[in-house]
Amino acid sequence: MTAAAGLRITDLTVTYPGPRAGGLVGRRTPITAVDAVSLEVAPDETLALVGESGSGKSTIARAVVGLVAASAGSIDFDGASLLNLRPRDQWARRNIAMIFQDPRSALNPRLSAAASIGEAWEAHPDVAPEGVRRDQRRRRAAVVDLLAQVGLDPDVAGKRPTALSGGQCQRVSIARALALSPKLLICDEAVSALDVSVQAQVLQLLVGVREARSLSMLFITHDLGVVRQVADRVAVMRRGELVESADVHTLFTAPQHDYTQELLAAAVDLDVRS
Ligand SMILES: Nc1ncnc2c1ncn2[C@@H]1O[C@H](COP(=O)(O)OP(=O)(O)OP(=O)(O)O)[C@@H](O)[C@H]1O
Repeated sequence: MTAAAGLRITDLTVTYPGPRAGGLVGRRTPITAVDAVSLEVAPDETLALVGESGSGKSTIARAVVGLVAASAGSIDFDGASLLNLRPRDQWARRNIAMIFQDPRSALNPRLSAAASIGEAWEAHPDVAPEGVRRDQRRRRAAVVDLLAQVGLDPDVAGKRPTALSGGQCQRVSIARALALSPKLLICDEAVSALDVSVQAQVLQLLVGVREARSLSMLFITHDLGVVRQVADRVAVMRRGELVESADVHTLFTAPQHDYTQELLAAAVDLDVRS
């Protein structure tokens, strides 16, 4: 492992245009969603990103995968910058896969599970498993193998999202994310839209997959109970800023920042009430 391995975000700032003040012709008031945030996710490590709604967690994830532009700062993976990539250098991001909150809208409703999983192989033929683009038998075998890794039967391969449950759709999304053998998995509230009974199973799957493949994971959640189960370290966001980061045990037993203490107290209240 080199010092530069894993994900390194330095002084990242992301600004959205914001709404126009005074109708269609008014000036836009920019919203600084992420304000000079620095954090790292080491190889084989899970960092949980927590904080209230609107604190900038998803924006960080979106900046890492290139869905929003950084206004300032840097994002590096294994020592290579992920910012300002030319189209032909987008492959640098293939080491990073993201799993979204709502699996139904993340999957193309017109595509079967097999087609969704195989899409990445068309986009990145250089890293697709041997033969899957030309040999239908190999392609089918690779899809079935990925489905098995996420606990789904082979017959799911031919089904579209509408024929699958929310939990099954999320498992297909995870299989698709694994298709290019990424090194970093970003999970943005990946279990919070699922039925409570299914949440634990999908969480267990993510933890198992992470361990089996020695992946790094950036795990965005508002659920501190989930943090305890998955994370090695925790970073706490508030209003676009990072207020505290620590290993899980330290954060839960000796939170330093007032806001972290409030978050923990609120979570305890919820536990008591439920
Ligand atoms: N596309 C956008 N255009 C303008 N503002 C946005 C956009 N996306 C997010 N924001 C704003 O940026 C801020 C951070 O949002 P973000 O979704 O990153 O927070 P979050 O911590 O992930 O919240 P949540 O847990 O609710 O998803 C919020 O004020 C939000 O309203």
